[in-house]
Amino acid sequence: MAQYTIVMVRHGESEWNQKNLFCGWFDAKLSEQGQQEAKSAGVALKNANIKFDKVFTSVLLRAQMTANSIMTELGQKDIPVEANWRLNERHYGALTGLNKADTAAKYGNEQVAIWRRSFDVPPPPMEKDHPYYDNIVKDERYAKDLKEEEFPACESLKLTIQRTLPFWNDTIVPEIKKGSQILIAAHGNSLRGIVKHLDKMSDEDIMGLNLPTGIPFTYTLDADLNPIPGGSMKFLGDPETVKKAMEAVANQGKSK
Ligand SMILES: O=C(O)[C@@H](COP(=O)(O)O)OP(=O)(O)O
Repeated sequence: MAQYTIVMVRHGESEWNQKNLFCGWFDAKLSEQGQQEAKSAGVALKNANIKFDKVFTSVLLRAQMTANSIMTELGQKDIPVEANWRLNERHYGALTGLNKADTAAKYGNEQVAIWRRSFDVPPPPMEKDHPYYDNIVKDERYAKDLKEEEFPACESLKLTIQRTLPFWNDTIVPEIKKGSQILIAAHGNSLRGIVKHLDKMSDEDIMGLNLPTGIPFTYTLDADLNPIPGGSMKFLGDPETVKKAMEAVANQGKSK
């Protein structure tokens, strides 16, 4: 029976992750540490003898830089890369550009935890006078897919999944079933959506999952794309390092 191993990776630390700012659809670049993490992700994949036929990524630079760095390490700079807005990070609405710890100090840790991790409570919407509204909505890279009125103003994880899953089902799944070895280089929350779908996690259980930056993980799936026993989320990294990195992500939304 057919079995498929796919690899996913959240991009390396971005300049806005480093400053602890809500980023969403703002196009922050990788920080120096993030570039190093992306390189290490490539080395880990090389050491695991993994090669790819196709890469899926978002429209955002931090995910694309990570994919490029991995392909460079693997000596596979020429493989096809498909970038789609449906793999973008969730849209953080009015919170975009705010410091996460400062926002927690102002509104409380609990409110920020709801905005960051609840399944279906979106953050407040980004209005037209938001400092980053034009920067996002007037970005030419969206011109062929989204009219101004079609841009999200904010997204919960539920809404993020609603626009990510059609791309998973219509584009990524057929590629996997063709037998292509695929990499998805994307974001904390677009990947949490795919993981929730694959593992059939409840709305409550997904709240506790925080993905670390720059550490690839594999899923081994059966012919129906269900994880085989023991085939869910295996990080290519030392378990203690992964645990600490996940805790650090969870703590980003707590007041100092
Ligand atoms: O938008 C952001 O700030 C982070 C995720 O933030 P949290 O949901 O973890 O606060 O997205 P990413 O760095 O993966 O693109």
